[in-house]
Amino acid sequence: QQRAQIDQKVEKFLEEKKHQWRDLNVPFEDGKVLHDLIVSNGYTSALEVGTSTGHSTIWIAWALSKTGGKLVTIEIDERRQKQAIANLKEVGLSEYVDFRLGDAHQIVKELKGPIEFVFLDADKDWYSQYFKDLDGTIPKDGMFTAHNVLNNISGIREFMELIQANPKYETKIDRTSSSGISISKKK
Ligand SMILES: C[S@@+](CC[C@H](N)C(=O)[O-])C[C@H]1O[C@@H](n2cnc3c(N)ncnc32)[C@H](O)[C@@H]1O
Repeated sequence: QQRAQIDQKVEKFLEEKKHQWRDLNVPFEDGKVLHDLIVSNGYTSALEVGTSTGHSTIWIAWALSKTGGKLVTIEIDERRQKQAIANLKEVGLSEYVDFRLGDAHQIVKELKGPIEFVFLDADKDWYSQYFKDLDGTIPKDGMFTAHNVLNNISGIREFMELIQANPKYETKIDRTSSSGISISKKK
């Protein structure tokens, strides 16, 4: 498929579905933030924790289709993962995604690096532990991002304190949506 054809198909899908996501999915504008971070930094290896039905997965996979990369995405709920697999197929981006079904608490510990871009969007009270488990897989100039950091949810505060105090990372918060995305770049 030609670049322009892929882009046209993805854009149409994302636009049509914009207000139809019902499974805790990220808002459209946050998906775009993730996409732009990957493209502008040229990342080729990515991990997503919390696929749900695949809205952010599509944005990340679309970015990786431009950089020539691949995404591993983890989901514990089989129904949601099935829908995500169908969505990625429909939009034509399946080849950029490795779907893993199961508990991310275990799966992340088994992953081999380097992972240049991480996006956390699953159980917030495990964010700190995901960071501890994944830190070693992230290379210099790699990025660790997390969703809902502006929300008052258990685990978020602890995670933000942990990563902001880490001298290996420079952290800022994207406030495009009210959820907020923490963006920590490894020095
Ligand atoms: C906020 S939703 C993800 C939304 C998705 N990123 C999107 O934009 O479409 C969080 C997902 O994480 C999953 N989840 C929660 N705990 C998990 C765990 N321990 N391992 C794997 N997935 C988990 C939930 O089943 C849920 O579908």
